[in-house]
Amino acid sequence: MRYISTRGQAPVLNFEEAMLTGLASDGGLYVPETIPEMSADDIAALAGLSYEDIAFRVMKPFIGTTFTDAEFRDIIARAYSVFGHDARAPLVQLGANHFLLELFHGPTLAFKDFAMQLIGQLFQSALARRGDRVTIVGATSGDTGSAAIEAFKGLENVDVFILFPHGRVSDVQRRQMTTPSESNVHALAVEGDFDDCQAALKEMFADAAFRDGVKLAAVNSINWARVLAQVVYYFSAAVSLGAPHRKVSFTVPTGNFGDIFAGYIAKRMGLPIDKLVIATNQNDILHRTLETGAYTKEGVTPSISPSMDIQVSSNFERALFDVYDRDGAAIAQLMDELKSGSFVVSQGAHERLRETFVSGRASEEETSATIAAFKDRAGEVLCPHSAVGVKVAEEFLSEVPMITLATAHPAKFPAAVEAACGIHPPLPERMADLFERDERFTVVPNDLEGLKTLVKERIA
Ligand SMILES: Cc1ncc(COP(=O)(O)O)c(C=O)c1O
Ligand SMILES: N[C@@H](CCOP(=O)(O)O)C(=O)O
Repeated sequence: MRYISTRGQAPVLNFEEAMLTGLASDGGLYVPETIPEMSADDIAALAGLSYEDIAFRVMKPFIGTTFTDAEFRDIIARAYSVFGHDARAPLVQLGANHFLLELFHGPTLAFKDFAMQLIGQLFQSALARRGDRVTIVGATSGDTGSAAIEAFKGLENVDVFILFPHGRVSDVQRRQMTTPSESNVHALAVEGDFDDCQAALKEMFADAAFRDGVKLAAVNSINWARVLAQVVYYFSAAVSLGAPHRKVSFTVPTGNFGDIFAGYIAKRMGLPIDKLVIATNQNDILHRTLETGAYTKEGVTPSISPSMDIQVSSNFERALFDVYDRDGAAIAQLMDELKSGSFVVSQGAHERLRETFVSGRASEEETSATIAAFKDRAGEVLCPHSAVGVKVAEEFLSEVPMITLATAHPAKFPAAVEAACGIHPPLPERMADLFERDERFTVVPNDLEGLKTLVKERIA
């Protein structure tokens, strides 16, 4: 399996190289050259298998010969052994034909653990074999950072720097990032928003001397391996509701577009997905783009679903690449225009986007009302991100089963949840002392050169 850049100018890589490289040298994102397909029989054969077995069968064609079957099975087993639910990603029924896919049973209580625990193991195996080390820099609006720190803390051949927007993540999210004491963990509170953090990360990759000097690696969903790991739960959920014999739809609370892009890949692989619904909060750039064809930045407004407070939605580039018939030059041109604040997708590309995705938006009031309503109606305490998904999903309910992704545990956002429904969701026992642990982080200005200097000094 070969991986190509969405901007067409970077070297073609194999899986291991694409994983360790992260962002392509032309600023694009790596995608598989071809998407492997699973037949209806292949999909039917997943019924009744463990999450780990489904993960092996779904991901194996993308990995090529990077790991032997035994190594890859072992990596998957280690990754998911730390999850707090035997099913890993259980489905619960919310209402007639509406299901919730609980993706928050991993160690940091968000869907990020599915991919991060896996790539932690993949990195370890690949780096040990190469006798190499890397410096991971990640940008987070709260959940990627804690999941990355959990997966990479204490590893000898990795330093992990996490840039998070100062004052714009929940207290639980911040403490998950700032209380680990391992010396290879560096939590940096940037005076800016998530888009500033992600832009700094991409600029670091664009500086070849810095990138090569520190052996920069990415664990955001710009890394293809992140997206790949997230494809698996679309299969496990759909099969448990009758796929391939029955279609299902998914609604995905969306920010950086990694999670829903994983659903799109599942569909391209042959999973019978009817609708893929993009659910945004008030930072609704993706919903507006689907409606109008114009991708226009308007600045981020902090919300009660802070992990989705994003305007520059990184993985949307991967979707654009496909609807522009994989024309790297056209994508490079759009991304260049975005530097001035907006671009307009061509009519053909817009139509193709609308054939693949539908979208909706939940206001702050609607999000809170949804948390309150579902606590009463279904006895399910939703986190605000999942509530955005549930609210939007309700607009698209039909005779086809709808699966809404519950992307985080409500205990990560207790203030918003309590304000909405009166319940203060407790943290699981294993992190009950989170608020007694010492915090360790550095507040840094939103200044690229300063950040690069800090990274170099810390790893020296
Ligand atoms: C809890 C939660 N929900 C939803 C999202 C949005 O996911 P994505 O960025 O893959 O679109 C995020 C951030 O990624 C998140 O942390
Ligand atoms: N919501 C995310 C933002 C980064 O997304 P990623 O999937 O690209 O890592 C977060 O929690 O950090």
